[in-house]
Amino acid sequence: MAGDSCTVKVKIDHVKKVFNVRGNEVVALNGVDLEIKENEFVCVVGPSGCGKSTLLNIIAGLDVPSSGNVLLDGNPIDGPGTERGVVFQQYALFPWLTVEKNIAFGLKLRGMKREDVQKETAKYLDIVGLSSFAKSYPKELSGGMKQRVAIARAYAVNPEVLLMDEPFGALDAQTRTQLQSELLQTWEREQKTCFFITHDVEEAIILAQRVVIMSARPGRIKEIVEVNIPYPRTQETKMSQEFLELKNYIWGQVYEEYLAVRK
Ligand SMILES: Nc1ncnc2c1ncn2[C@@H]1O[C@H](COP(=O)(O)OP(=O)(O)OP(=O)(O)O)[C@@H](O)[C@H]1O
Repeated sequence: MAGDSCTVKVKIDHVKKVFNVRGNEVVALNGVDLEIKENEFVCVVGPSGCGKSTLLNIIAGLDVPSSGNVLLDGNPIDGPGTERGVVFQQYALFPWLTVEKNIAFGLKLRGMKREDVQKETAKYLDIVGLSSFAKSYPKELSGGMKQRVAIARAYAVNPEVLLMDEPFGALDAQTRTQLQSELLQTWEREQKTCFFITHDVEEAIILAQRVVIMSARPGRIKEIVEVNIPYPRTQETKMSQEFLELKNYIWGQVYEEYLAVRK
């Protein structure tokens, strides 16, 4: 099954990140160590401002650590790369391009042949259930549909690592549940390493093999909780004793950090 590999895909080694904000130092991350295995699904939870997005941006190569290293397949990350796909909460689609052209964009950049671009675009439109909206523009879509396009676009370039920053945060509960299950199906089928940030503890447990709990700023890893609930996980999974116990435990840990921020 996906995520059972022992190979380390992403190694985060003593990462510290300090921002300079109008002459003041803000330590966003301090001493973060984490190994993410190949094809593993890891979710990250923690109070607002604990450095989750900063960590994701560093793995994406959109930001650099002040000290420490992040390695991908043993090599230092020195910028964005096609082996990493990023999905943000705000869909970040090109408003002037149709749905199919948004998905095709990255494929064309890679120099893929026209027929292959069309084939791959059609395949991912189908996976996210938007084939009949291929010619629509983003402004004509609902939030959930836009996020489906963003996911299809990230998948289409076939990245080895998917970095997702609260991708379903702005969606209604039903669409969120639907997209979670589509994401899990695609993850099981296509074998990718997933690093997924969420504020929703239920979402973290339904998706992840391990949930990383971060402490209040300066962000550190407070605890890593294994989720040994077999896949496929469904709505019924959320009623199981194991799920509820994990939910209570993780929620309590995050709440403790939330209180620490407010002190
Ligand atoms: N570009 C930046 N310049 C200055 N400070 C920044 C920058 N990006 C993040 N920070 C600061 O770093 C800290 C961590 O921010 P980050 O966005 O990583 O947290 P987060 O855990 O993702 O928060 P949230 O859950 O609210 O999205 C915050 O104090 C934030 O103000």
